Amino acid sequence: MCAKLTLIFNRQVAVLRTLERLHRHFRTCCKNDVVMSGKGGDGEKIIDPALAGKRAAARRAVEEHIRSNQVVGIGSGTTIISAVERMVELVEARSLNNIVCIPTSFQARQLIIENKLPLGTLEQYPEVDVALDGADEVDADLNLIKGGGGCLTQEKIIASCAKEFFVMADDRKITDALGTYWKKGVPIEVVPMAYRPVQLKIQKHLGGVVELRMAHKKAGPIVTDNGNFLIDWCFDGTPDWLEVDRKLQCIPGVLETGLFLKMAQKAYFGTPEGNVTVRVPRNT
Ligand SMILES: O=C(CO)[C@H](O)[C@H](O)COP(=O)(O)O
Repeated sequence: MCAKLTLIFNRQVAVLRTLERLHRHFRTCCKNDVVMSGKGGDGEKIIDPALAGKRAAARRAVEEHIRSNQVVGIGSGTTIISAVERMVELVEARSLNNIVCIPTSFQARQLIIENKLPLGTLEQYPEVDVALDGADEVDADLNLIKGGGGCLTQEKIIASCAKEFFVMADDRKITDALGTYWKKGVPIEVVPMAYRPVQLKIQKHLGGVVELRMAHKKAGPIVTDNGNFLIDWCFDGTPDWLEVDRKLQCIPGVLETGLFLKMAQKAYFGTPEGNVTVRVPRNT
């Protein structure tokens, strides 16, 4: 009887240990969904090569540009998560202090709060020292397409208030001409009641195809942090971006475009191996 009980007890202990191991493994995978094949800049294993590149670029941008006593614009998307992670490391190591973070979206705000970084607003700090953000595509003049994550308007406002604006991305996103890599079109935020006429006007005057961006886990369109709709304009050819942006901005109902032209001072591109190249606009 006693031997039988010991056997049952030992089996239960073994099952518990296995469960504990599985739980630990699962937690590590979740925590490090960035940390998967290749190297993330500090020797960790990283599964997704693009995420490894983003992480390396973000860490480098923070190390080169974020200093104590600065007001820092925090972009949106996945790349900024690694930038915030590096900022937290520097704060914990006491190499960075007295910063204020201005979010470009609900997601960025949550990221700042969860990481216990000081949160501020443009109302309190209308002048931003440095803004960091990701991009969907970057050309050789550091013109950007942004807004794949739907946060372009606040991102552009904060970048425009920053003395310096730095972009971080994985190296697939640098191309000679916008639209080569990012095939989903230029995101444009529109006032909901105007989306249909705006869509038709763009197609008529600028060509291409304009789609209303639909939600996946909700019926109907995506609604931005500002309560608006997004349309994505798949354009033809290689337009004169400054002229195109001017025309788009003139259409009543257009709030902002995802064309960030001549705004970035420097861009950091990371490779899956964790190497980073730094670019400045071609004609500077
Ligand atoms: O503009 C954005 C969100 O509106 C993002 O910065 C852009 O989509 C890049 O995202 P990620 O860092 O996830 O690659």
